[in-house]
Amino acid sequence: MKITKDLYQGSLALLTDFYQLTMAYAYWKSGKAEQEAVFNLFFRKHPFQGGFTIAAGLDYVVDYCKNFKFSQEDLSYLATMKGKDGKVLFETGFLEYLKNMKFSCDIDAVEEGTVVFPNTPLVRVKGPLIQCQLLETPLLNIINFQSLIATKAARINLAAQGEPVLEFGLRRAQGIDGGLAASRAAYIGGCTSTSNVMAGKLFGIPVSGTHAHSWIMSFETEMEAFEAYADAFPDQSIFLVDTYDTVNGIKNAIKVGNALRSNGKEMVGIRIDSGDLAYFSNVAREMLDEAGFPDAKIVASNDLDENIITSLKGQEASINVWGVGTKLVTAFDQPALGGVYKLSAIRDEEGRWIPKIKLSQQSLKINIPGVHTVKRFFSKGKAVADMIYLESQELNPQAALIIDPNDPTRRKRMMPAFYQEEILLKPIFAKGKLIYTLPTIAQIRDRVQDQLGSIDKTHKRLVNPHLYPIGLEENLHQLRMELVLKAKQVDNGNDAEQ
Ligand SMILES: Nc1ncnc2c1ncn2[C@@H]1O[C@H](COP(=O)(O)OP(=O)(O)OP(=O)(O)O)[C@@H](O)[C@H]1O
Ligand SMILES: O=P(O)(O)OC[C@H]1O[C@H](OP(=O)(O)OP(=O)(O)O)[C@H](O)[C@@H]1O
Ligand SMILES: O=C(O)c1cccnc1
Repeated sequence: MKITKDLYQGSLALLTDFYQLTMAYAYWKSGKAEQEAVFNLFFRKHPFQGGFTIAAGLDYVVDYCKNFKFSQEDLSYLATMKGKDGKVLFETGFLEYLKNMKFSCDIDAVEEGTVVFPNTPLVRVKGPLIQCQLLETPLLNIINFQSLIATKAARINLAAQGEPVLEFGLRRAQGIDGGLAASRAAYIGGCTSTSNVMAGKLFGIPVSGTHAHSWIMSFETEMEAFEAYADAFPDQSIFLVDTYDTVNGIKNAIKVGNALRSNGKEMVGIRIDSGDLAYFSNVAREMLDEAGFPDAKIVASNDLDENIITSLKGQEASINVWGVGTKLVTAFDQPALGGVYKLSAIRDEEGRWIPKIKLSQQSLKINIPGVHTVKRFFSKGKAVADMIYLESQELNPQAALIIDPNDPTRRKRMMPAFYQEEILLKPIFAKGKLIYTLPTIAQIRDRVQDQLGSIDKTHKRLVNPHLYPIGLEENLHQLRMELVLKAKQVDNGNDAEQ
């Protein structure tokens, strides 16, 4: 495998779970491939025990769907697959069907950078059952990871209280695309720049960095190393001061800073990468101020995350720039967002939508049936609640009642006259045609900040946040309850017969 040349071979159609393909074959074989269905992508719990999630990855989803096509190489590979009996697994008629398959779904999705809450659809796919099914794994792969990292980045940036956060994660990221997607999502979530040069090139993210201990160690003395760096980058020098002795390193940085100044240049600052970051940043601040460098930045790095940054802020550390790698790009304390993709309705032969329910021992896991969408209510510009409702439902214009899907005793009456509303699911594809203008990455990043500004600060608290109200419109709640009870009766009946 030559990763530089052979990795994707121009097609991602096989980047899926095997069972999607066996189901696709069986849908085709049983004549159900073209039956219309609706699937929803949602998650059940915020990551990091937080109070909000940032939706990210839609740009990748759009690209994936636009290019949703099995290549000749993909089909040739599928043709070699054998069943337990040693016979070919997929008939040639099916491979021919895949070859001619054209993406034709409707996709509605929340825009990238939107603040989202549990159980509300982030992406809704409506179209031929076989296509909806085949999209499950790639859509989850894309949205789960980028939303997770964008959320982590937003938390880290909230902790940094507006100070720049530089993303340094590539070396510890989850592989090659993990690293690229993480840099993209980290920037969306609020980071100022990435150290990942390829992400800079591919996504138009600002790239920045300092230098490593190896630079210092390659010289006889730290002083020589600083001087040589200043010579190479007289306008962009940030000196890493902790290779040998941090206080001495700060003294050397000041000396080189003075030399730069005598040439009409200014050092940008220093970086501290070990030891007590509160203590050394305060020592550095005092020394830099005394030496006449009050504007020199103090960059800190070393296994930082939102909790350590919050602690350092509490200790009044004099850090103005935060370099964050491993714990950001790996979402260290929660390495996956548990997004799921569930069938919620299927069209019968008469063209009626039949809502579908999946029972679970855990009521938390019972899905929301029907062709539904989600509306956000705002009061004085602040988001106050999200309502999931059946798209075909006539809503009571006076007052809509929303009911928590996990606890029906939690209810809230929305008086639309007093609120502004926004339907969060936006049309992205109609019958396979892209009808949405993709925003730039900078617009998505700005959107995250606007969105975070639209929710109450109690939901943004990093620890024990206040729960944002989301609920099912009462008719949808009713439908769900009826379907659950009906499905349970069927189950009981079956049990009784056994
Ligand atoms: N004042 C502080 N308050 C809270 N956490 C801190 C403080 N100073 C440093 N830390 C964090 O404590 C951890 C220290 O880790 P570690 O013991 O590996 O660092 P170190 O030994 O100083 O440096 P290294 O081993 O990387 O050279 C890091 O996660 C760092 O961000
Ligand atoms: O700590 P992170 O948040 O991942 O940030 C990136 C780290 O990468 C570099 O360290 P390096 O790879 O040289 O290893 P180190 O941890 O031993 O310093 C840098 O000096 C940071 O400490
Ligand atoms: O530019 C830096 O300082 C940097 C880049 C990657 C990892 N650690 C630090």
